[in-house]
Amino acid sequence: MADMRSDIMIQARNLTIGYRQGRKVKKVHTGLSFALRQGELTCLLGPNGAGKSTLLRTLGGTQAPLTGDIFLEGRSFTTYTEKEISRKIGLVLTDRTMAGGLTVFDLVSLGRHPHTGFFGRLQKRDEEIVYQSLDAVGVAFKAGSYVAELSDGERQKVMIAKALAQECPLLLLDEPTAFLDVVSRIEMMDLLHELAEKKGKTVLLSTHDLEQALLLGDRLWLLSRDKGLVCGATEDLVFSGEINQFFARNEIIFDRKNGNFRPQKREGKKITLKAEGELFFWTQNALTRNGFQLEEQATLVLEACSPHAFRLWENNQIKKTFTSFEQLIAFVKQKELFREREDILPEL
Ligand SMILES: Nc1ncnc2c1ncn2[C@@H]1O[C@H](COP(=O)(O)OP(=O)(O)OP(=O)(O)O)[C@@H](O)[C@H]1O
Repeated sequence: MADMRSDIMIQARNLTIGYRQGRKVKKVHTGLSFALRQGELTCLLGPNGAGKSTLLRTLGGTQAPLTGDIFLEGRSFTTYTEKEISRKIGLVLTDRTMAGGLTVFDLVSLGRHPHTGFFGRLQKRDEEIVYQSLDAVGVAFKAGSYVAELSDGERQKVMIAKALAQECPLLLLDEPTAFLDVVSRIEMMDLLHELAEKKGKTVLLSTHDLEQALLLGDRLWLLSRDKGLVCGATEDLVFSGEINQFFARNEIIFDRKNGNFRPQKREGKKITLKAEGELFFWTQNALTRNGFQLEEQATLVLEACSPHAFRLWENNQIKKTFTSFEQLIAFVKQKELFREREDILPEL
């Protein structure tokens, strides 16, 4: 039975998703249970082939589940008409659009059809919404261009604008930031989070961008072939160790303090780093990249006072000073010397 909690937008219990190929059935996942709440941005993460697109298409109603039912606002999916679904769910998939011959404005206008009817004329209000949607994703200046003439990133933004113009309470997006440049990626995630937070929309998107997901995802869904679906509030998954287990490989570890992954160098020269805040972060970055391992009480101590003042101590004596990261890195790059003569520092 569906959970009747009013803030649950979409819910499934014991869902099997996959493909029917003639008589054969290819199950991608079985026993999936989850709920998406209103006003939250959920990020779906998982390796290639994990089943993210399959799950999004199933939730979007373009692919039927193999078994199990989905409840949309407490009502079984199977009782909805196509038109009703198009008013509830804005679905943005990664498939290349076939709409190359349409202008951007016309394509985004299609997003209004659930409200106007397919042959329905756009009213002034609809046109405003189309422009607002284009503006929200930063491509209003392309309104008159043909879709075929857009760059990959511009086309992606336009497809998202179409879903925004649809004005649905639930947005499902398959890798919406895949083609976007760094700044656009952050802007897009921020926009989607704002839609959830300020307009109460429910947003589920798949992404390979863990950094953005950790920053802006209220909830993470970790999907893998062997473990199925693990759901939780982002920070809970960080502290439970799920994030680490999910992504970590032998030589890659999740650095909980900084929220990122880094290669783990096991046999590095040990060094104690004395620094504060961002200086600590970036000095650590330079040291670990160059094969050092940070330790509390090493004989070698690097004191970072500013990005222009570093002191390297050994046995309580200053051995070397540096006035830039470049100098520091040039020195520590001689790690072969460090290794061969464990007790002696190289002279520059
Ligand atoms: N049309 C299809 N028919 C049969 N199997 C398919 C079809 N589409 C995808 N699959 C299979 O379903 C599995 C999950 O694919 P899916 O595209 O959902 O993964 P994904 O997590 O979105 O991957 P990616 O990160 O690479 O986009 C894969 O094994 C894939 O081969």
